[in-house]
Amino acid sequence: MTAAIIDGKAFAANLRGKVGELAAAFEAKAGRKAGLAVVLVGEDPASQVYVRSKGKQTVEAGMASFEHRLPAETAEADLLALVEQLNTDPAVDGILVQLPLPGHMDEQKVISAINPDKDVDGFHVISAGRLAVGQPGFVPCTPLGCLMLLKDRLGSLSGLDAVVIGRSNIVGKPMAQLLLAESCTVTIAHSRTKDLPAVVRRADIVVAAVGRPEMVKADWIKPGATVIDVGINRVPAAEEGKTRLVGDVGYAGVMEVAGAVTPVPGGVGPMTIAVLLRNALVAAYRNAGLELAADAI
Ligand SMILES: Nc1nc2c(c(=O)[nH]1)N[C@@H](CN(C=O)c1ccc(C(=O)N[C@@H](CCC(=O)O)C(=O)O)cc1)CN2
Repeated sequence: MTAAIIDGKAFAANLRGKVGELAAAFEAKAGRKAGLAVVLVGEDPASQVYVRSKGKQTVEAGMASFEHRLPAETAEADLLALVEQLNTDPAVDGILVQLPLPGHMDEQKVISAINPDKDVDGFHVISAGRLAVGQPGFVPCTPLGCLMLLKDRLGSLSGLDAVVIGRSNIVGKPMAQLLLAESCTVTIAHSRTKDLPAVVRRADIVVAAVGRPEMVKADWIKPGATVIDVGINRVPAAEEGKTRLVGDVGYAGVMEVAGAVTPVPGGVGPMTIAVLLRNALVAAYRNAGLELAADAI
């Protein structure tokens, strides 16, 4: 059996289209564009690419993009002052500080400085708490994107066994909370999990978010399972001096066993920015006191 390929790139394009329609409706009602501010500190090459894409896609969706680029040696206090300025700017509905931050900065302190009503990354401890208890708030973009792909593929997830490999605050933990809220039986596996292959083999849904190239093997997968690969690992390519992207899942082998798999690139990655735009739009409606139907997007 060859698994179906879950086309995250196409799903993300469709989601961005819906955001665009609702952004136009927002502008007509509010008399201003929904606004997203993105802050980049330093020159990390991958972060520069992501931030550029975020700005471009924000504008393409009909929203206002406010980009702030600060040098790597910026003092933490200056970054906190910028966040505070964005917190009080009525044109800014969502604030995102691109991670990772330079080593001299305390990421948690910076995230905590963002007004939770503008926390479109969903990384603030208040957003995490709201997700944990099922209150409306912002959910981190990558796990929410994974959930959208899963629901599109499987419909109801109720009663399914889900294994999330990885326990980070930005993917593993929120992913587990989202799956629990869909009534899955959820296991969070990690580097200390005993007999990881046996744990993963029980799963109807596998979400791999460990950052280890091609760690999940074909014989770990229950036949027909749905496999979501969050990993984005750059490894040496066959051609001297070149690199290629691989996920946390051994794609070719897993394709022979699973029911459906997200590719890397073109799976979860594009969903991250599409969901960010979705969150920014939801923030705009909330901040303007405008109604947005729960199932609108
Ligand atoms: N503040 C945040 N920082 C970071 C986040 C985040 O959600 N918020 N996530 C990642 C990086 N990221 C967005 O910021 C991101 C990662 C990957 C992609 C993507 O589209 N990937 C492509 C491949 C791109 C490539 O060729 O390198 C894919 O998988 O198809 C988009 C956004 C860390 N920081």
